[in-house]
Amino acid sequence: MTQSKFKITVPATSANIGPGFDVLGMAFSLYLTLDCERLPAGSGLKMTYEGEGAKDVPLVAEKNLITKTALYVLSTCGITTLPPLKIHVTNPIPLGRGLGSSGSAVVAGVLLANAAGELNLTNDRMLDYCLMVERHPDNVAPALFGGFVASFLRELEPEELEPSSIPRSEPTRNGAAQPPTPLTDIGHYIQLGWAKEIKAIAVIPDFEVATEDARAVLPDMYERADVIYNLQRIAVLTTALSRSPVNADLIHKAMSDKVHQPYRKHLIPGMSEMLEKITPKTCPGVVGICLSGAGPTILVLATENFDQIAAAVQEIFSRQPNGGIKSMCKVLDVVESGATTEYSD
Ligand SMILES: Nc1ncnc2c1ncn2[C@@H]1O[C@H](COP(=O)(O)OP(=O)(O)OP(=O)(O)O)[C@@H](O)[C@H]1O
Ligand SMILES: N[C@@H](CCO)C(=O)O
Repeated sequence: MTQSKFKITVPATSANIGPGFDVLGMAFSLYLTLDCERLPAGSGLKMTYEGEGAKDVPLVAEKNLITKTALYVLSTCGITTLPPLKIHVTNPIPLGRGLGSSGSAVVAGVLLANAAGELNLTNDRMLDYCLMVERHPDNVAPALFGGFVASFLRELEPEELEPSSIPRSEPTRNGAAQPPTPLTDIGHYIQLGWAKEIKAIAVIPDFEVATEDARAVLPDMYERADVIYNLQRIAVLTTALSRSPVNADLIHKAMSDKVHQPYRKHLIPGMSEMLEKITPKTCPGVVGICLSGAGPTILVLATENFDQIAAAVQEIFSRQPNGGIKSMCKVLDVVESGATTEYSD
């Protein structure tokens, strides 16, 4: 029986975690929610929105990232419009700050299509759809499945890469016309262990860095030594983060990166100083520090002294040139559960 109300809940995420560029990500106790109610035939879509992005996010089905993702998924199943729905979005995830807002919106869109169109998609199929829209798996895999997750994509053929009919979470720089063919078996992932005493401190400055811009500053080619540097650390880091008692010194060293952070540092004033000065020795409780996703949020993993550690990061933001940078801080848990759809009535 079709149920008239359902609620979609999707966690925020942090991607990369130092050396795991485009590979590692984790889900946080901060949730995008969609309260949905089916409406009588002919009623159309009634969408309301509160929270982060409320002033800017479009509420038109074809323009909003959540609903246009849902429309894309439905279209591949031969359904051309969203069924009549009332959707109330509550979003506490700041946009364009490196906390996976777009990944969570894309996951919400795929779950919305699945529930509204009664598609009965498997988890793996939902991941494929998410990856058609947001091509880096390190946000969407933890948002969908929860926990601390490693993931990779199968290599896509050039003609599969830029179908212009697929909505993208970032504006495409080029785009050839392609039909919205749902590719299969794109994403592969595994949930990793996580030492529960480690929490995440997100220090969120009051400016945005679009992922597209933060990717545009990265080189096309890397030195072998830099690739090895990251591979060595990511292999150690994934296991070190699962072990109790926590080896803060090892994790802190293993969270160093030469693939993305050095190229992005000019986009985030103060980041180099934070990475250098906020260590387990200088700030007891610190386990590791990195740029969250494409930034500008700074992610500190820690076991205690959360307020003092956050204050130390905020202090560095506050004394940047031209009046300093304001920031806010959230102390978050890494959560085991990913996105859910709960039905009622
Ligand atoms: N709840 C939402 N509803 C609609 N659109 C959203 C929502 N959240 C994010 N977006 C879209 O995604 C864009 C931000 O995506 P972007 O990839 O630049 O940042 P991010 O996902 O927050 O950061 P990162 O990928 O580094 O973690 C917003 O400008 C908006 O267009
Ligand atoms: N791995 C991605 C995450 C942002 O979506 C990046 O750092 O560009």
